Amino acid sequence: MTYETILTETRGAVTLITLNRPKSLNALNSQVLAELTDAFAQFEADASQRCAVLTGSGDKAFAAGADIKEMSDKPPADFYIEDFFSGWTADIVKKVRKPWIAAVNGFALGGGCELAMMADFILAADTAKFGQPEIKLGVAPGMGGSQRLTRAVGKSKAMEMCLTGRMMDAEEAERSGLVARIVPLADLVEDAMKTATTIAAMPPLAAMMNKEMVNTAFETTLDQGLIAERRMFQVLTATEDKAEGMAAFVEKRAGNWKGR
Ligand SMILES: CCCCCCCCCCCCC/C=C/C(=O)SCCNC(=O)CCNC(=O)[C@H](O)C(C)(C)COP(=O)(O)OP(=O)(O)OC[C@H]1O[C@@H](n2cnc3c(N)ncnc32)[C@H](O)[C@@H]1OP(=O)(O)O
Repeated sequence: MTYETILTETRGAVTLITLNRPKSLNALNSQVLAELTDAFAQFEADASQRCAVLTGSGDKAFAAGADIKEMSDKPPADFYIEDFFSGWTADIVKKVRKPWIAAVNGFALGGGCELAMMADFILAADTAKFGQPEIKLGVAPGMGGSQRLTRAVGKSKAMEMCLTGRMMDAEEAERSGLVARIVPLADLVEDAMKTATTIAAMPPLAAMMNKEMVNTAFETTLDQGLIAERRMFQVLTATEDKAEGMAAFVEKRAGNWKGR
């Protein structure tokens, strides 16, 4: 599939998706949303693909936010009538059950930070900068920024960032728990692809369920999460991959996963 605003390629069981609007620092417009949604749907439907990486073209930006020029022209009522931005959560966060990584190669601002936070985890270039500067435009995050950032880094830091519009660099982002690891920019995509390849080699059912469980912790109470986790573990013990995984350990060999 060829797109205009994103690039896609597969390397073994890993899909690499690159936001590709370098002239506007990979700003997210309606076309990006449509093409990204389609690319993730293709990834989800392709049984040969087990993990994905999303990054930005160029060395300056992952995505510098929603496309301000497109937003400034849009009739206000249309945002509500069309329930604008709902597609991001419905089509990307909820429908993509396989693991995917955001490799943040530069500015991740506004919708760009929100998109990165939809990933299962973030690997940040040492040059990356994160922020929710929407207040400076007279608006606010609209794609989960105030919710996911607060859960990731805590109320005080999230509140300061949303109210001042300031950015935080990769060091602060890692220190605050927003990103899993910092990688030199030059090595970012290769590190992300290597990490994704490791995940792609894991039992696929267990990978999806581990993803679901960590997300459950992000979205519910401890008590409900512990029950859900216990049930998920019990379900996994009935799978062929559990039998294969434990046999492979005992026989000192690699597992041959069936995904069942
Ligand atoms: C109708 C909406 C359609 C959207 C559909 C999908 C939307 C998905 C996301 C929805 C999220 C919901 C709510 C979120 C809202 C936002 O994200 S609001 C935007 C938040 N981001 C910002 O405020 C950052 C804006 N950019 C900057 O502050 C600076 O560009 C920079 C990142 C600090 C870099 O500065 P500098 O190095 O000086 O480069 P510039 O010259 O400023 O930029 C280079 C060119 O890129 C263009 N550009 C940069 N950011 C955007 C942007 N967000 N939208 C559109 N274009 C952008 C910039 O205009 C330059 O282009 P030219 O002027 O043509 O050279």
